[in-house]
Amino acid sequence: MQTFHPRHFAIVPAAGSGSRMAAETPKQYLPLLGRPLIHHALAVLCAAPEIDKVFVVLSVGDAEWARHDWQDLGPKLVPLFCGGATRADSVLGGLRAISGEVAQSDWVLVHDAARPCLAPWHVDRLIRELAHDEVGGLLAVPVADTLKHADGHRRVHRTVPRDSLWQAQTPQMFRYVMLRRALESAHGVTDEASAIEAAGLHPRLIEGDATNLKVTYPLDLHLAEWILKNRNQ
Ligand SMILES: Nc1ccn([C@@H]2O[C@H](COP(=O)(O)OP(=O)(O)OP(=O)(O)O)[C@@H](O)[C@H]2O)c(=O)n1
Ligand SMILES: C[C@](O)(CO)[C@H](O)COP(=O)(O)O
Repeated sequence: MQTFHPRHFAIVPAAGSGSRMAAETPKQYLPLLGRPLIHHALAVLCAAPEIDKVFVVLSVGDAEWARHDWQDLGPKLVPLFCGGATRADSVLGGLRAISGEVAQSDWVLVHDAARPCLAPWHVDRLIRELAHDEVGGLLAVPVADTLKHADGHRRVHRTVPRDSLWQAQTPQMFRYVMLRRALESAHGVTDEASAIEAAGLHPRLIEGDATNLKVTYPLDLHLAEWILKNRNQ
């Protein structure tokens, strides 16, 4: 009997404006250790032996991509100029654009361009632990701080029990057809897992670590630089 092995593809949404970063350039292109920020995660995804291709979703009018040299990342890297108004729109645009290249049951790993400290072991672990999962899942870390729910006057309304609470990271890995259908039906979701949840399914949480941070505010850029510098020593 012939066995069928699903392939793995990465989609990297990179069509955001980085409004909270308040820089002149969208944060995915800000310099980080001599490279555009997005280059770091793309390098890890392109080097992952399990991943066949890495699709970067850019905004339709992106003029910055062409100003940089991506050749060192090799032939797996494919830019798609089909970003949308929200992160979910950008991911869905990417999924639609690659429909001719992927099988319905292939895995898609969606990773934020804004998470430059992705490490090879994050990708390995996610792919290995989800290989036989029926739904798929995401990297995440258990919440470490005590959580407060605020009232309208920024006073503590109550303390939220943190047991069972996790912070979602990326990559988030689901089968192509399941993810596309879920995103086509979901509204207002901020990650892929939420779309899958809205479809009544339960993504698996794969424990990552805090180094895989999302660069959102200016301080995060310094933290990312520190992490990458110290990791490579
Ligand atoms: N319309 C959008 C919005 C966001 N993203 C991408 O989604 C990832 C996570 O989003 P976030 O950190 O919120 O990025 P921005 O939307 O750029 O930032 P901000 O919310 O501060 O404007 C980023 O890689 C961003 O480029 C996208 O592809 N398309
Ligand atoms: C997908 C995500 O990285 C999970 O933490 C995050 O939600 C994306 O950032 P956004 O600010 O919600 O767009």
